[in-house]
Amino acid sequence: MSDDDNSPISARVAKQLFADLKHAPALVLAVSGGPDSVALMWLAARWQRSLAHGPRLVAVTVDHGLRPEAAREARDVKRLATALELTHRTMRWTGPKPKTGLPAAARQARYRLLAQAARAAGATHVLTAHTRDDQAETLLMRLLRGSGIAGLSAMARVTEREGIILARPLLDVPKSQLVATLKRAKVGFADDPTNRDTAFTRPRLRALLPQLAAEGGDARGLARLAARLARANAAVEVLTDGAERYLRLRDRDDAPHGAGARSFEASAFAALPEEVRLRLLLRAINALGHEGPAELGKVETLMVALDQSIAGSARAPTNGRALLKQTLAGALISLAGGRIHIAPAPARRPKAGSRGGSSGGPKGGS
Ligand SMILES: Nc1ncnc2c1ncn2[C@@H]1O[C@H](COP(=O)(O)OP(=O)(O)OP(=O)(O)O)[C@@H](O)[C@H]1O
Repeated sequence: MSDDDNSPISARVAKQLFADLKHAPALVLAVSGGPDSVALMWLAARWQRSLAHGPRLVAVTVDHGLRPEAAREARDVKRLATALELTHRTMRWTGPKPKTGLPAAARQARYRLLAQAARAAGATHVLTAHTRDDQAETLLMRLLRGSGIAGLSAMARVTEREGIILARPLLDVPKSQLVATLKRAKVGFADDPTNRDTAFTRPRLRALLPQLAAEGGDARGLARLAARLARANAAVEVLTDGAERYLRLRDRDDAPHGAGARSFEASAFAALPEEVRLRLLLRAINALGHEGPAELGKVETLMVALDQSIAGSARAPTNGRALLKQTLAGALISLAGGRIHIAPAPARRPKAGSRGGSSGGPKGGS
């Protein structure tokens, strides 16, 4: 990547950015109409024209039904897509809109609709136009929330969602280069005022970035930190894989390993590093629970309770009695007979008439 952050992206550099995608049958380009994604569409179209047998490109715009201008912006994207000889499709979010957590709900709906469009088009990938600046903002947001290493790794270049690969080919590219690319190509784009709406966290943090850059913490440095943490995170994931295998091997054949449950020998589990223990619990709870991903802080609290109970059981015999039994994110975690068991939690009882329902904080521990 050029060190000049205001230079347009050359065809040669674009070829490198999209190199991994050239054998895909079709690609969906997620194009909102803003500068980043319009540049993605323009760059991808130029790249595809340079290939003898490149992937089919389908530009998709999601109209969230939240701003009156959105329909016109989608039509503008369609016009440009047509001029670039690309297919274009507008997907509409028609579901009910929540009063709180609107950006998260809109994002979830958007990815669902993009995956749907990809399946319909026979595309293996959805490409978004996340830039280095977006990466820096994501890191900052998560830093302020106190995320762990996994969260601070920010956005991955490639992830999978609902069987579709989500790729971010512009993740190392500064936004200023995309704007310069469009300027050189004389291509216009939409301005979304929500991006500056300080009612939302991300625009407030975005406004802080120039001050941080003046102190030496620019987007390049923040994105580099995210990449370094992603590297560390990948290493810890490999250690966790190893720990999972080690616990399974110790169990040989005599451990209760139903398909719908996981169980670890408590003393072997307790001897593992804290970060690995935490990830083992997170993996099991997320795989078996039915209430979405568990919050890191809650799993940390659970682990403290487990550690205390395991230490307690080593001091006094328990006669197979459950030392801990608690639900988290729709999973039931218990400690009994020297083993930690994780299984799907039983369905919640209706509120009326239910005493001491099954969800929430620690239930036992004594
Ligand atoms: N309405 C939309 N239609 C199609 N693609 C979109 C739309 N909005 C965003 N995108 C895609 O997602 C990318 C990121 O957009 P933006 O930064 O606004 O998302 P976000 O709300 O911060 O969520 P996230 O970063 O998690 O995707 C855009 O560059 C574009 O590729």
